[in-house]
Amino acid sequence: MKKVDLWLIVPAAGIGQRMKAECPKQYLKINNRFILDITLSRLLDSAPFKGCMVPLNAQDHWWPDSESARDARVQTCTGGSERADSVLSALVALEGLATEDDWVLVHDAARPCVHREDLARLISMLSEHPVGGLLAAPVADTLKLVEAGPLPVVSETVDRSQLWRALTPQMFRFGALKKALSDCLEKAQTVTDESSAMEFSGNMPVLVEGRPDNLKITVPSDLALAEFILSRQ
Ligand SMILES: Nc1ccn([C@@H]2O[C@H](COP(=O)(O)OP(=O)(O)OP(=O)(O)O)[C@@H](O)[C@H]2O)c(=O)n1
Ligand SMILES: C[C@](O)(CO)[C@H](O)COP(=O)(O)O
Repeated sequence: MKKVDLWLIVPAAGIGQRMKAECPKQYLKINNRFILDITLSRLLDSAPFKGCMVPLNAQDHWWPDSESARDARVQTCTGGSERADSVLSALVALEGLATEDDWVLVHDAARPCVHREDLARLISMLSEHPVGGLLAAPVADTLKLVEAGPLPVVSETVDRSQLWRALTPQMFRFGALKKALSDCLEKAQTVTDESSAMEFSGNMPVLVEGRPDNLKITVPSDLALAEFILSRQ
């Protein structure tokens, strides 16, 4: 297989407000390991990345106690106020190291259940693609459009036949992704993932079907679910 030049960015500068925990959720523990360490080790042990950049919150004082702080493959930078700002900070930190055409995989620190087979499929399916893409899963629930009010009510049921949930990693070329994110942030265009920045730049990223158990730990009940998923892998 042709050699693929890959970099990894794992945004870990969030504060986990929805988790309502005593620390940012990436520093909660499963089997006595930081979630961030589980995520980083699963990715770094699954593919030959040229390097890994982890944007951290400027107030982060947990990092020095992580396993990853002692991993020579991992560098850190300071993240920003939104996820997109953190990812852009990491891209800027990789300037001079990554070439314009190198691939960058961006994966949420809060998704420790990512499966090595999904990662391998994403890389093999996209490594020759002109744009790149992302892991995603078809929506399995009936979706309702809400009308806000004292009690949220259904305004309509949405056709889900062409709706997928975006997961991570998301995989794009270094130069194209840095420009797309910079352009969006300059235009104050809200983007919640790398794909939407690439879409605003006129691209159509590829959707690579991934396991639906690639859970993003977001609310308190997700922690036990993630622990169960990891125990089964
Ligand atoms: N300014 C930010 C916000 C989020 N993230 C990271 O992006 C990932 C997905 O974001 P999310 O699940 O929203 O995490 P939080 O922003 O921490 O959660 P919340 O919205 O509940 O505060 C997480 O790994 C988080 O650490 C980041 O690097 N920089
Ligand atoms: C990137 C992402 O995980 C794809 O679904 C999602 O957009 C992150 O959103 P969040 O609000 O930052 O958790």
